[in-house]
Amino acid sequence: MELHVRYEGDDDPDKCSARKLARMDEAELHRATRSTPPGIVLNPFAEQALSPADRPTPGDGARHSRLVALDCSWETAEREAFDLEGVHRSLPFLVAGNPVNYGTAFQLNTVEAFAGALAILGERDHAERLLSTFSWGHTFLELNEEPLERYANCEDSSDVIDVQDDYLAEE
Ligand SMILES: C[S@@+](CC[C@H](N)C(=O)[O-])C[C@H]1O[C@@H](n2cnc3c(N)ncnc32)[C@H](O)[C@@H]1O
Repeated sequence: MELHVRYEGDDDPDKCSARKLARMDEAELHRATRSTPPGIVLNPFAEQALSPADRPTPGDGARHSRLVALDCSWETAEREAFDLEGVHRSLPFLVAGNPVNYGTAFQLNTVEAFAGALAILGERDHAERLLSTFSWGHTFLELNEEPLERYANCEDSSDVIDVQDDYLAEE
C-alpha cells in the first residue's frame, strides 16, 4: 500500500518517525490538507475500527490502497485536525513500543500506526520493513504480537472490537 502523511510539523523533527519514513522513500509527506490524497485515514477518533474488511480488493479505487496518517504532536491531535478526505478508521488496542510513549495504549507514533494497520490488513512484510529501520521497531511487534495476529484473522470491524474487549478487560 502507498503511505501518505499529512505533515503538520509541530513535533520534534529529530524524533519524527514520519520524516524518517519520507527520507527512506517509504512515505510521502504533504504539508497541506488539500494536497493530501484521499485514502484510509488513520484517525484515533474514528468510530469504526480498522479490520481486514478494509483490505483493497480488485476494482476498488486507488484511495483504498493508500494509508494516510496525520503527523502532529499529540497535543494538537484533536478531532478537527483529522479533516482529511477518505475512509476514517481507528486502530484497536495496541501498545506503543517507541521510547517517547513506551507502553501507552492507543497513542502510537506514525510508523507504528502504519505498521499496525498494514499487519491488520495482512501486509505483515511491509509492516516489518518499515519498523526494521527504527532501533526500537522490533519492540512494537513483540509487545503486540498476539493482538496483531488476532486482529488480522478477524472478518470485520465488530470482530476486531470483540478481540479488543479481551485486552481491555485485562487492563
Ligand atoms: C499524533 S501523530 C504523532 C506522531 C509522532 N510525532 C511521530 O514522530 O511519529 C501519530 C498519528 O498516527 C496515527 N495513529 C496513532 N494512533 C492511532 C490510533 N489509535 N488509531 C488511529 N490512528 C492512530 C494517527 O494518524 C496519528 O495522528
